[in-house]
Amino acid sequence: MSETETRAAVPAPRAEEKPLLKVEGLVKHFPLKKGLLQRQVGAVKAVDGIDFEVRRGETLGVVGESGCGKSTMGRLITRLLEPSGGRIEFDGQDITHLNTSGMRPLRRDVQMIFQDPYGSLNPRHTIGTIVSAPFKLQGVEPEGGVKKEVQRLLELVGLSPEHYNRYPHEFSGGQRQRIGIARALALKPRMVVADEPVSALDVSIQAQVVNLMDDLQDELGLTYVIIAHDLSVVRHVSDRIAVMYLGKIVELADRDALYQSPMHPYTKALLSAVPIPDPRRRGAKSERILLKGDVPSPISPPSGCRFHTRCWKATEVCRTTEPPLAELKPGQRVACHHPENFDDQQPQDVVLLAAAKEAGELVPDEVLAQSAETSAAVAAEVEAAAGAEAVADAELVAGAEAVAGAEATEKADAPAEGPAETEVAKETGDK
Ligand SMILES: Nc1ncnc2c1ncn2[C@@H]1O[C@H](COP(=O)(O)OP(=O)(O)OP(=O)(O)O)[C@@H](O)[C@H]1O
Repeated sequence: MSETETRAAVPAPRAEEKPLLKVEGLVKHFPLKKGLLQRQVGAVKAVDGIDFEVRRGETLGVVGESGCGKSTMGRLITRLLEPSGGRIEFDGQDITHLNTSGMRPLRRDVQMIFQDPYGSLNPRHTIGTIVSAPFKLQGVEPEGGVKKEVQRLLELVGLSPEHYNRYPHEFSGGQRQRIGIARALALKPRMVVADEPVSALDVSIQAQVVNLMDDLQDELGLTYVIIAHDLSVVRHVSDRIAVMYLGKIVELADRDALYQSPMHPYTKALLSAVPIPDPRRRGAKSERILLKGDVPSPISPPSGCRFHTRCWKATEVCRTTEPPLAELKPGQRVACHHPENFDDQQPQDVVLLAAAKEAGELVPDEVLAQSAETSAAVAAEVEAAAGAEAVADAELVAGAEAVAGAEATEKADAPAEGPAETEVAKETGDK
């Protein structure tokens, strides 16, 4: 299907209620400075042009591997960080560059729950002091007084009001996260951004905290943005899920659509990494895709589609042209030239890149042969190779034709990895 045809297939936007949060072209580049004069020598492109909306009362899950910019995105939309570009609108108001006083009312409406329940609570303060801090900061006097309200909040999150005078060290990780939640809810926010809220907790406790957040959402009509590094946590609570890769959103879809028919190969790889309790999808267990290597450095992300250096479907167009985040199915947006479960967007471009050849080796033959979910491009390769069991071979053969040239360009193109990241951390000392 041509690009024009693809666009034509996209239905007109539905006339829905205005979103609570609207993000357009959001960018955060952390400058990379060197030497005595601290000259800027580059930038960490942590968030590099993302668009999404958060609807009222929904939970938007944001997933992606470590370093892909999720936390930075969370801190941008809560305006704990100043964006380098783009626009953030909260309830119709442009909050992109609001100053401290302009932000004051927003601080009540938007709260954040942090990952580390140990580090985020001041060990020298009592629980009462911690949970009542937002009232003091905002100069708010709740009905019945601060102490009574804090005790109500403690009860709301499943703790005892008697915990008021205790200290954080007297609590378990799960209880501390409940305290963090109570603090976040103190000012009756409308939106809560939770950055890996349960990943520091034991698995048995994770479910309790997730359920608590779910119950509180129903009770208080909250809107959530929940950030997680894999899909196992967000799958149970999200209405929609945004998948991030190297500072970009690569897929954004309703939860069920994303689980049942992921369209971006990266989403598929993330999904294949989580155990599947759903018996209907148990057969899909064999589709385990192991992504090779780490996420490339956000200082010099790969050209074209940023995922092309790790994608088993990558062709020349992926290296040269960045795919737009297009709504290929109603409510499902994906940035991929060769999406899964949909018509290939660049069917003429079939010669695999060298990187794809390597990644392809990790996908078992029988998966490609049996799976009705593989893309039209791979299916064409299968037919050409005359035999389902030869799928991987066919890929290798097709790839081999172009390997000599492509490999050379690939390598020249490959971004600096690991060490560059370490350098950034040292440079900024901020993470
Ligand atoms: N203050 C900063 N200065 C410089 N670089 C930063 C800063 N904060 C984040 N980064 C870099 O931006 C990139 C994205 O980081 P971010 O924490 O947003 O990713 P993440 O997906 O949330 O990862 P994690 O799950 O590990 O926190 C990383 O390369 C990180 O090193």
